[in-house]
Amino acid sequence: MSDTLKIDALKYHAEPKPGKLSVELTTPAETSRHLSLAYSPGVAEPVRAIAENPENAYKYTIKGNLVGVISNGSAILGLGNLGSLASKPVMEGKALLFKRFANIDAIDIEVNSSDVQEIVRTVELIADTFGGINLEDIKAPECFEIEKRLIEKCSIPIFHDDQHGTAIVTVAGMLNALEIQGKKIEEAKLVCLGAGAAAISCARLLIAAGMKKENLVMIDRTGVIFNGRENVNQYKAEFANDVTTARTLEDAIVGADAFLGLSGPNQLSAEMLKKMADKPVVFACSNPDPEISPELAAATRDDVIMATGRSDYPNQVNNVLGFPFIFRGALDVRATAINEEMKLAAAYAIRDLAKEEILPEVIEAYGGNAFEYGKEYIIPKPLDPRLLNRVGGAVARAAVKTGVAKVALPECYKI
Ligand SMILES: NC(=O)C1=CN([C@@H]2O[C@H](COP(=O)(O)OP(=O)(O)OC[C@H]3O[C@@H](n4cnc5c(N)ncnc54)[C@H](OP(=O)(O)O)[C@@H]3O)[C@@H](O)[C@H]2O)C=CC1
Ligand SMILES: CC(=O)C(=O)O
Ligand SMILES: [Mg+2]
Repeated sequence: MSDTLKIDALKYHAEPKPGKLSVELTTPAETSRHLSLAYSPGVAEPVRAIAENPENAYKYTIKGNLVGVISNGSAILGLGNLGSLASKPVMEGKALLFKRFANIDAIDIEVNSSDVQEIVRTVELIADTFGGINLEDIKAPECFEIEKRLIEKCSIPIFHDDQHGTAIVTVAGMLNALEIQGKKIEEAKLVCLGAGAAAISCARLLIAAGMKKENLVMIDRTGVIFNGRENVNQYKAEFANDVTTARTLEDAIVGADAFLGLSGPNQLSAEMLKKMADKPVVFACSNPDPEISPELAAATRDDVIMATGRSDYPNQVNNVLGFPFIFRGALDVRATAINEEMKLAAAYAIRDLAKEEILPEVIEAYGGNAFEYGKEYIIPKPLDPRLLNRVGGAVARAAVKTGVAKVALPECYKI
């Protein structure tokens, strides 16, 4: 990151007021009559209505459009375990994105604990406040257990964004990138660097979208994951590869069609990139610093499709393209969960939108130079206003179809 960007980023967070969010009123509070309605005595009426039927909370409170963005700061972007308070700018950032892209009110909650039981209990006790919960930047393997237990305990969508948001967007981008390179997902060989929250979920969804498990080699800090290796937890074991004899990234990358980085900065060297198959796909998704810089990748070979998690390069493969719109669809049908069908529907909606004509306002927002579906544009831009209805609609329809919606499909999503 340049020094100017660092300085500007601090200034952006400090001014005009510290942070990126505030609370606004939606009803008038100017007269004694207003106060009698908003507070005592009037407020007693919605209280009674909700006590009688909890579903009335959706009618009389903000619940149905409110998402809790919850983190313990144990895996903040690719910066590691820097604690709950340090995660606050990212969580406020997620709330900003929820509001900006999907008009969802979101509030960040930082939980100062690394204990699974304690985090589950904390979230469980406050879950009624929200229409949905977005878990964020909680490291593997704890994140898997936390999410699983909360799904069992809560009747609102619980969605660990680093797992599922990332997986949905990665599948969308990977399907398009492979297609542009003239490759099929069913035949593509992929090396996944990282075996944490994002990597495990991406691997699962890539397989659900057609990738062969035996064509996927997953690598953690120890090396390639295979059966019988030391230090392999149950989640990594799901992706143990016994076909490959490779034991390091350097070996595994030879002839690979695709690289998916969900690990940390500067792990893929130019030498390694040179050893990939013709027309490779490189998703270096670690934030803020990718596994290989786009500059180095472009200087190394000209047949590569390159994506990062960042906003300042082409092809941003980042869960920002997913979570606001996925929650929009889920909240609009009062879904009780975000299931596999909803995730795949979201991925396919994002994939398909990239192939449509690009709106002039999107071109304008990204500097004014026209672009089209191809190597430098494999996935829609987050500022594409069509994402809201396309992804939200796909998710809502899948929720209705799979029986997890509590209310009927809104007119705006009918096709
Ligand atoms: N673009 C996007 O939308 C997203 C990007 N990410 C990025 O993915 C990365 C991981 O995030 P997340 O899954 O949430 O974190 P986790 O802490 O759950 O997982 C991190 C994983 O990365 C592995 N890892 C770290 N350094 C290396 C290395 N040098 N070589 C091999 N493996 C390594 C760890 O290995 P081990 O298991 O051995 O410790 C672990 O498996 C971050 O950089 C994050 O920014 C995450 C979510 C979304
Ligand atoms: C984008 C994101 O969620 C991450 O890097 O953790
Ligand atoms: Mg994250």
